[in-house]
Order: sequence, then C-alpha cells, then structure tokens
Amino acid sequence: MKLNFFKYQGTGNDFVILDNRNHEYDGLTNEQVKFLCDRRFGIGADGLMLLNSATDYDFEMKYYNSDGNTSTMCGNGGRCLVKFAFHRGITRTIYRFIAADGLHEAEIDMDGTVSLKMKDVNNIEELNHKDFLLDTGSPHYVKMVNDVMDYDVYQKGHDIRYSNKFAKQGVNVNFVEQKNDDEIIVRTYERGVEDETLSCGTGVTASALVNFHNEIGFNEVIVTTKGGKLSVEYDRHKDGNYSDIWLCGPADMVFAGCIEIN
Ligand SMILES: N[C@@H](CCC[C@H](N)C(=O)O)C(=O)O
Repeated sequence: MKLNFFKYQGTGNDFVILDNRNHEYDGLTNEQVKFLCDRRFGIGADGLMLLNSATDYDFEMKYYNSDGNTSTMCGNGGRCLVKFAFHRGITRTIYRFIAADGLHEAEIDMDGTVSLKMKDVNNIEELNHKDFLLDTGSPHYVKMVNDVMDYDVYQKGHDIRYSNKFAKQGVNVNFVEQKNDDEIIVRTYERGVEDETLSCGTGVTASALVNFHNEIGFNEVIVTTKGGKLSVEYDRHKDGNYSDIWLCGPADMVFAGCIEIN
C-alpha cells in the first residue's frame, strides 16, 4: 500500500499524520504504525495521528504511540493536528474536535502559535510533597527535582513507569525543576515511546498545574522543554480543581512524502 504522509512537530515532539477523512487508512495495523514511527526503518516519530471526519465536530483525532498502540490524549499531537487541519483547508476561528478524552477547542494565533484547551482536572493525588499523580487526558506522574538537566530521566522514568503501581496501565513520568514562581523546566519519560521525548504536552500541562503560583484564580506558567518553550494558562479554584486550561506553543510541518508499506 502507498501512503501519503505528513510529518509535524510541536516543541520537538514529532508525529506522522495521515489524512483519513475518506477512510483510506482505516485498516492500518499496529505493526504498520510501529514501522512508520521507526526512526531507522520508517519515517520516524514519537507518535502517529489520523485526521478522521466526525459528525458535529471539525474532525476526530486518533492517536497512536510509536510502539504501535492506540493511546489517550496527546497535547502536542493535538496542537499539530489543528495546524494540519488548517493546512488541509479546514479553517476555523475556533476549532472543535473530539479526541480520546473528549471535546477540545483550539485556536491558531496570527504568529502560528496553536493554543489547545485541555480537559478540566479535578483530582491531583499528592503522594508526598514532591511527587504527584494526575490525569490531563493521559496519566502523569510529576516529580519535583533539582538540576533536572543533569537528571537520569531514562533510568528514573523507566523505574517509576515499570513499578508495581503502574506496570499494567503505564504512566508518563515528568521530572520538573522550578526556576521561578511562574517558570519551570520539564523533562518527560513517555509511556508508549518508552524513552524520553523532547517535549510532552499533557506532561507539561500536568507539571504546570502542580506548580501554581496563585492559589486561587488565573495562573500562567512558562515551561522550558528540551524542544522549546510552551505556556500553560489556567484557573485554579478554592476546592483545588482546575478549569480553562490552555496549552500554547508552536506546531509546524516538517516535511511530507509518500511511503510504501506492506
Ligand atoms: N506526547 C504526548 C503524550 C502522548 C501520549 C502518551 N505517550 C501516553 O501514552 O500517555 C503529549 O504531548 O501529550
């Protein structure tokens, strides 16, 4: 089968995207997804997305990790898919699309920045004063550390991800250093890639929520990742819940091509 693909990246979190509005790629197998994401034998990416058509929405986002399995929400992927939809002629002031965790809204700014509204977050489990567990569309473990750039993200991330508590469902593991009240650095070990990626949108969101600077009301946290900067805006409520969470940053096409797969 010949496949027309598009490669996008959002702060270095990279994705193969297929336009599946005419159901051309409905039969894609997990093995084929794994092959397409392979950095040596395939195109190379952290994940693959299908742009599906959807009644009542602008489109549907279907997400696969690079291990070939479908997964939950991907924040950087969602932002890239909105830019892709725009490039494919779906132009909206506010996009409304459906993903594994429900409805998302998104906007593309004049400078090309894509802002994506994430699901509300109601439960943050504080394991101790440095370790937290929450779901921002995908499950995330957030660990506050010092000198995150010198941290062994692969080994420590792997240890937590494969610990008894998470062995079955898996978890993404974020290591976070606080720079200022409203600035953090985040490195993430991603489930389904089973390695560190340059950036993880749902992980950046989770890390920013844990690091609020205003206990009640509006917060904006600037997040540095290995692949660039993102910002996360949100409202924190007195019951500790979060709403109006927006993940904002660049999302760009890298290249497009055609590949033959078995
Ligand atoms: N890179 C993503 C997260 C993708 C899903 C994750 N690997 C999982 O399986 O939970 C992001 O930008 O959020």
